[in-house]
Amino acid sequence: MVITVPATSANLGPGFDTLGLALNLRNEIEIIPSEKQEIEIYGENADFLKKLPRNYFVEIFTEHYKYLTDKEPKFKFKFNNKIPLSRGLGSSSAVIIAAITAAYEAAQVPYKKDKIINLALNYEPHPDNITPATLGGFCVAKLRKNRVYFLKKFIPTYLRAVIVIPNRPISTQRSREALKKTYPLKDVVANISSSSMITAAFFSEKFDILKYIVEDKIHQENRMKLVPDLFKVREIALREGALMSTLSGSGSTFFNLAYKDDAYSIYAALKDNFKDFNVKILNFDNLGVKVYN
Ligand SMILES: Nc1ncnc2c1ncn2[C@@H]1O[C@H](COP(=O)(O)OP(=O)(O)OP(=O)(O)O)[C@@H](O)[C@H]1O
Ligand SMILES: N[C@@H](CCO)C(=O)O
Repeated sequence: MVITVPATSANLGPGFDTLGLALNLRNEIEIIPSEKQEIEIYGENADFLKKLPRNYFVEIFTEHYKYLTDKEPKFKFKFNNKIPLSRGLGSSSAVIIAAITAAYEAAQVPYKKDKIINLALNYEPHPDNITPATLGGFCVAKLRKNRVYFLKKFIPTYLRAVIVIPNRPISTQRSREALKKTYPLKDVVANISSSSMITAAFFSEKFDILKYIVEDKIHQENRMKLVPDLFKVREIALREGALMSTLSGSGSTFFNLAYKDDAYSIYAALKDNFKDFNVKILNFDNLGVKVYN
């Protein structure tokens, strides 16, 4: 069995813990029945992951597989990771969603994707990465009484993501702990109106308005100070025609939304100005976690 799961860009600026979308940059996990458990890891951060005392995917997979079958799992796991860790591209969410999905598939227990999302809450208490990682597309998700309510919209193929991945990690957990506990009413209203407009723009496919309305008063500026070059990334991307330019999740990646025809000039300007950052043009993903038997 092979499971693949997309990277995700959460928050989209003002949509803190609420808005997120999926990118066509996937981790792939092959799971083969085997008397002896084996783990092979290739791709992004492979050396770091191999040295960890436990593998997060195998840990979550085992927990759910044993619950569903009352048996010890006997599998070989082969990871081919394309999503970098601690760069705000939803690496840990991708692992959580893929591991729970794989456990249900291996146990041959029927499931719906919303069950996977709600089970994932036990590992990640905000729904803005786990929802698009499961469903794909642009997602708006609300957590209420420990249940996720969500809506998904297909992202049109005439859009592209131009992402800038600095060579500096930002831990989601640590950067969340650094956020202010209270905000002035005017800042709260700025975020509500901005994230509502982003949601409406994606659902109505009226993307031009994004150039004028995206602002965040809750988390971005503080997090961007950890990688000051990001202020210049945003300035250059918007100058070159990006529709919106926001921190991806908790960072350090910056997410730029563009029309397909504008993507290359934005990419070239960013590549030219940030030679030691990884700049990529990506399609969007509209499928989420996928299983191939
Ligand atoms: N592909 C993976 N395979 C195994 N374990 C992983 C993988 N990605 C993440 N993890 C585990 O999750 C931990 C947290 O990962 P990471 O720092 O990427 O999470 P994050 O900061 O929540 O997310 P993001 O990647 O969006 O910044 C890692 O230290 C590792 O233990
Ligand atoms: N909403 C989360 C997203 C993390 O990818 C945060 O900003 O901490």
